[in-house]
Amino acid sequence: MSQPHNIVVKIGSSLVANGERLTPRYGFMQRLFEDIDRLRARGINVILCSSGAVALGLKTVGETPQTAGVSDKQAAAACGMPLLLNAYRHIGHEFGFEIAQVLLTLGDFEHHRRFLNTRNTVFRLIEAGVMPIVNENDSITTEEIRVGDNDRLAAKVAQMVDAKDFIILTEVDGLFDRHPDEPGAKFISEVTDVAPFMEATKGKSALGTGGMTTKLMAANMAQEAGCTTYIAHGEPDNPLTSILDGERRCTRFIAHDAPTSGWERWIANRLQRAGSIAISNDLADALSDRDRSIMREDILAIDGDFARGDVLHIYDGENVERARGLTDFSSEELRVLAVNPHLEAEQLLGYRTKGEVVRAKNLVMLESRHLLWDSPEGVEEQVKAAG
Ligand SMILES: Nc1ncnc2c1ncn2[C@@H]1O[C@H](COP(=O)(O)OP(=O)(O)O)[C@@H](O)[C@H]1O
Ligand SMILES: N[C@@H](CCC(=O)OP(=O)(O)O)C(=O)O
Repeated sequence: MSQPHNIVVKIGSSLVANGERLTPRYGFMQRLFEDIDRLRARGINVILCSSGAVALGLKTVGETPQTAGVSDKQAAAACGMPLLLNAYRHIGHEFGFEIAQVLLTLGDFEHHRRFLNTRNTVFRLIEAGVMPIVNENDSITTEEIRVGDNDRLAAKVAQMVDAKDFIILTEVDGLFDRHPDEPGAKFISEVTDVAPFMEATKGKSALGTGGMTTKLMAANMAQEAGCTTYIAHGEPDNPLTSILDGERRCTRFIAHDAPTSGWERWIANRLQRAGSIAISNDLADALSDRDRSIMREDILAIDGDFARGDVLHIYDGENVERARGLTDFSSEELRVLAVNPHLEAEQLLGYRTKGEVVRAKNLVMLESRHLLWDSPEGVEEQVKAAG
């Protein structure tokens, strides 16, 4: 059986909400759904990730984008979410299909079991011909447990459903080599490696959250998952098919080849760092042969409070991130093992273990075009002290 063709479409707030009146932009939604209907007729499953709940709910709580604080936005999201979904539902009915709401938070992506559970729900909706509309559950999320922007949230959904294409619709034509309002800004039509452009992405629109920075991070995650990503303006007619059919200007991010397994993609693409360890450069080089686990005696530094089963960011002796992997020990256990190198692990922890911190099958080496995370100060200091 051939692979289903899934695409994830992310819609920015300024497309669904009028910037001054903070009311729904029905005309845009209509044009979008007309085009989604075209894609559905081609046998393509669309998963929508729509922002706009906060913007549409601000008036109800007596706030504006300029005055609203965190709790105002959380309350606004609760007011705006039904307005947004109701608008989509009515328009969906005009085209003869149903929509469903899927509200997620960070843990639904970062914990593997919850990730798989969410995936099953999304697949079941698609099977029933219902279009999932995903958003973050802003009303209940605090800083520590939120993704914080729908660009990366949508990229995780793209990875989750093995999307072939990921389209980010916004209020600019795509990526420029500097802020588009700056004189001489040059349009970038194709990107393989996002890293050189990260510096050129400061600023965002009045209703936007993450600006171009989170869009590039999102594009990189999707590229890593073997998914072609597009950033484009949302206003033109046929906003989606015109991109997929190559008929208009947009920035295309080429999918990296040889997509890894779902398990490896889940390990490699993180929204939050649970913890970090450092190992020697020699070991980091040797890990590439895929059979080598990281043992307790290999650890040069430990940072963060993490639990068994969390994904660690793994740095070499020069503080360059080289790999990510699932830990078999909590940070507390690992620190006990580290300060008592001459005692058996069983004696220290009370259970039998081979002392494998990250097993080879739970380890993913990162390529240089993967967006690497800077090493936390805690790791740098410990490596410096050790060396
Ligand atoms: N290098 C860049 N290229 C394009 N846009 C950029 C760049 N740097 C910053 N931006 C800003 O990013 C904005 C889009 O992000 P954002 O406001 O978050 O939109 P959305 O609400 O659609 O997510 C653009 O309006 C633009 O002002
Ligand atoms: N979850 C929020 C949107 C967060 C967000 O990323 O906004 P945007 O940058 O406009 O895509 C909402 O529904 O208002």
